[in-house]
Amino acid sequence: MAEPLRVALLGCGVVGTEVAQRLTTHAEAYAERIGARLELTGIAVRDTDRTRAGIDPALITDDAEGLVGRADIVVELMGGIEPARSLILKAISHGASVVTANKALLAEHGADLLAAAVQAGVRLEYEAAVAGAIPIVRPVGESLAGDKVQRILGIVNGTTNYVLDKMDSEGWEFDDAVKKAQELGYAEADPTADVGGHDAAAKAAILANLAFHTPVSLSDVYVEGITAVTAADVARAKAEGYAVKLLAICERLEQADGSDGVSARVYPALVPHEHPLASVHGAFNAVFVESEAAGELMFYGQGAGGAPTSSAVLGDIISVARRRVLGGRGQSEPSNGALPLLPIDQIRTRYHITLDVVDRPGVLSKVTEVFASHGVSIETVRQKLAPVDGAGNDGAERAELIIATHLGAESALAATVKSLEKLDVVNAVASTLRVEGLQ
Ligand SMILES: NC(=O)C1=CN([C@@H]2O[C@H](COP(=O)(O)OP(=O)(O)OC[C@H]3O[C@@H](n4cnc5c(N)ncnc54)[C@H](O)[C@@H]3O)[C@@H](O)[C@H]2O)C=CC1
Ligand SMILES: N[C@@H](CC=O)C(=O)O
Ligand code: NA
Repeated sequence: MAEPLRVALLGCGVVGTEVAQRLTTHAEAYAERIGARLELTGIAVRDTDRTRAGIDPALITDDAEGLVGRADIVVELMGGIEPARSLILKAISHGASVVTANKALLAEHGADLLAAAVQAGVRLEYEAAVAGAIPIVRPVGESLAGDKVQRILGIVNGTTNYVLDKMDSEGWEFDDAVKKAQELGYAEADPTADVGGHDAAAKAAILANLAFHTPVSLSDVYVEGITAVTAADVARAKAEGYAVKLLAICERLEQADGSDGVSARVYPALVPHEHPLASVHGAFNAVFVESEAAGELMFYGQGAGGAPTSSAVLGDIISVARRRVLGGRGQSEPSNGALPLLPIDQIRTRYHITLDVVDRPGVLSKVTEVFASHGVSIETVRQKLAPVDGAGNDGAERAELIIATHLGAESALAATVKSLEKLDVVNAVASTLRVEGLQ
């Protein structure tokens, strides 16, 4: 058996607690798998006075810097940008390998951190940063490295999937579902990162980097969250044969000159009930990958929560520990390709537009003229006489039009909605949702 490896844990919250407990309870098994014992030397936290069930109080410290300076492996589970970034850089400069679940940090500073790891000849692993327990970072980054990834459609945020699912299947209110997701340990310290789509956008940036070998950071990702999604949207979608899902989409797109570009984006979308992503319930995540040679692949599992996320973190710890015992090269070079990043208006998608309109002859033709003027082709139009607002309106003078478009340019679709908003016969554009996952 090789010399023990000193492990420093930064953070003892939802995920850190599970990691610390398993490092203790499974110590013998891990030692056999690695060929060296893992010695947990300390756990850095903000509040040292709190008692933590199942954690040896002697390990708790507020001296994160000191801990990092004496470690072979640093496990960063604090979250946030600083001091996580500086501590990871310090660990790397001391020759320690690093494991992190911090997608926000990786999406903003991943390139610098990976370059520092390459320089120092150490590993930086982050399987837990995308879709929690699901092995997806290694499959996309390594297993599919010889293939050509065309598209990734992912439900990569457990909180928002939980919220949308509860609204859909049990009629919960948005705020109640968010609160429950917080209690269950799915949400970020600030849940606006979840509901605003930024957590999913960070994961989209990480996946796009790996899939397209091109640097993509958080600011390159177009983001819409789920805060504008209403119970009426979810109910209407269900009646029309769709589930509303917050999707992270990474796509290789052909540009006008025939060369490839990359789009990374996050928005709530209608997914047809027949698509496998529509059956992903609760805080589960799923990542649907389409590539040239492999075809379609689906990765499914628990995307949030302490225990599931600890599985990915522990796998990374064992992987970097084995590497230290066996020797060998450190981090491989980060993405250095140069596919251009395409703005949202260059993608092609489908819209479902729900209009609250005046119910009188000639309205439909006025509405369809707007679509035609923007070169947008309509697939179906449904009209309901029921009132849109459900607030005592008898429906006599108002109707709801649900218009599904064919595939079209985002720029034309968005311009169509703007024109519809100005049309005198349109009381309101009640909802606009993109449709994804149709063949
Ligand atoms: N909770 C989840 O389901 C998942 C979380 N993650 C990521 O894992 C990381 C940790 O998440 P959670 O465990 O949920 O967070 P948490 O908020 O429950 O725990 C954070 C821990 O870090 C400590 N900490 C924070 N700032 C510190 C500082 N400046 N100095 C010392 N200690 C500090 C806190 O005292 C606490 O022990 C985050 O990057 C998060 O995005 C990733 C996948 C899933
Ligand atoms: N807040 C995140 C946690 C995992 O990454 C989520 O809800 O998915
Ligand atoms: Na993962």
